[in-house]
Formats: sequence, C-alpha cells, structure tokens
Amino acid sequence: MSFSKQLRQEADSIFEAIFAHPFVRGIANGDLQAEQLIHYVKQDFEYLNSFMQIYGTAISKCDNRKDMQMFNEQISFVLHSEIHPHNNFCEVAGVTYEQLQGFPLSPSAHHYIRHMLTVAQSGGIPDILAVLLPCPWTYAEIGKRLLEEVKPDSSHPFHDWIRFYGGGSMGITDTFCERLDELAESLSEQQKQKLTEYFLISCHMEYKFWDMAYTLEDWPVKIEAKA
Ligand SMILES: Cc1ncc(CN)c(N)n1
Repeated sequence: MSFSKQLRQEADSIFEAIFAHPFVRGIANGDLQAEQLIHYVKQDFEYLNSFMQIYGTAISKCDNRKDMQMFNEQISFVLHSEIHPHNNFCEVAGVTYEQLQGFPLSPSAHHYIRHMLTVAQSGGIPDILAVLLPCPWTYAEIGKRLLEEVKPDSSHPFHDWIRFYGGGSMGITDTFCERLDELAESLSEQQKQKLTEYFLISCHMEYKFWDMAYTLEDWPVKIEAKA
C-alpha cells in the first residue's frame, strides 16, 4: 500500500468524525446560524493567508522547478478561487467579505496554524506535504460526499460551496499524494512515523476548526480593546 493510502487509513476515524460534525451537517442541511458562518470566514481568511505563507516557505526549500510550480499554483488557487466558498458563506450570513477580514485568531485556528508553521520551518518538502495534506483532502472528501448526498440545486443555500469543493476531481490532493509517495520511498520508517504524526495532528485540527466555528470558540478571558 502506498504511504498516502496508509495515512488515509490511519486517519479514517477522524475523517468520519469530520463528516458527522454538526457544522458539516449544517452545510448539508442549510441550517447554520449567521454567527457561525461569520466566525468560520473570519478565521478561515486568516488561516488561508498563513497557508499561502507556508507555500512560500515550501518554495524556498524546493530543489526543482516542478515542485516550485506545484506550490506556486496553489497560492494562485487560494487567492483567486478559494474566495468563492467564502463569498457563499458571506452572502448567506448577510455580510460582505471585506467586513470579515483582519480579525485575531481563535485558539483552534491559532493552534492549527502554529502546528503547520513549526513543521514548515523545521522540516523539508515531505514534512510540509504531510502537514498540509489534510486541508485539501478533507475538504475534497466532504465536498464529494455532500454532492452525492444532497445533490444541491441552485436553491440550496450552500450550493456554491458544495459544488466548489465536491465538483472537481481530487485535484491537488492527488498531486500532493503522488509527490509525497515518491519522496517517501527514500525515507526511513522513523521519518515516515514523524510524517504520520504531522498528518494526524492536522486531521485532528481540521475537526477542531469546524468545532471552533460551530461553537463560536474564543479565548477564555476577554481583554478590553485599548481606546
Ligand atoms: C481550515 C481549512 N481547511 C481546509 C480548507 C480547504 N482549503 C480551508 N479553506 N480551511
């Protein structure tokens, strides 16, 4: 079995928990509250900014143009395409996208971003692929499942979101998996164990990110903004 298939198998219970999470069920049923959508977009805007910076770190560590191109194309995807699902949530919540930008991170978003940044700064390309993969992978599978289950028409509030993530092929997930499998061939079992740990923590953090949005997670003590 390929290394990426092993990763997917090890993470299966986390993927299933994500599919069953009330925020994901809320996308299927179209019954999320405006504040939950707003909290999600505020946090995800910052998350995707950091994600692009991590792609930049990955590019600085590449030793060939093919890998550089792979990461570079993903920066463009986030900048120019991944705004559509955010706009879908904003429209349903009745706010503009611009109103939701520049907010501080909530604990789970902070934790997830710091996890990816630490691995990206200390590791090489295999480490970076392992820590980033749950982001496209879980969303592609959520999208596919919801597309099959809901078969949303244009009257479904999250029609655009579901079609965006579920409509394509596995796209970048397959590309990242293929590259990771190639690189894993020359890694020791110990190194692969470390990559597995990075991957599983990111999967757990994908779950926590949905939970953060659903519960409107915030820091336990409020600090008054300075005048
Ligand atoms: C937290 C999170 N994970 C994944 C995705 C999909 N790129 C996202 N927008 N946000």
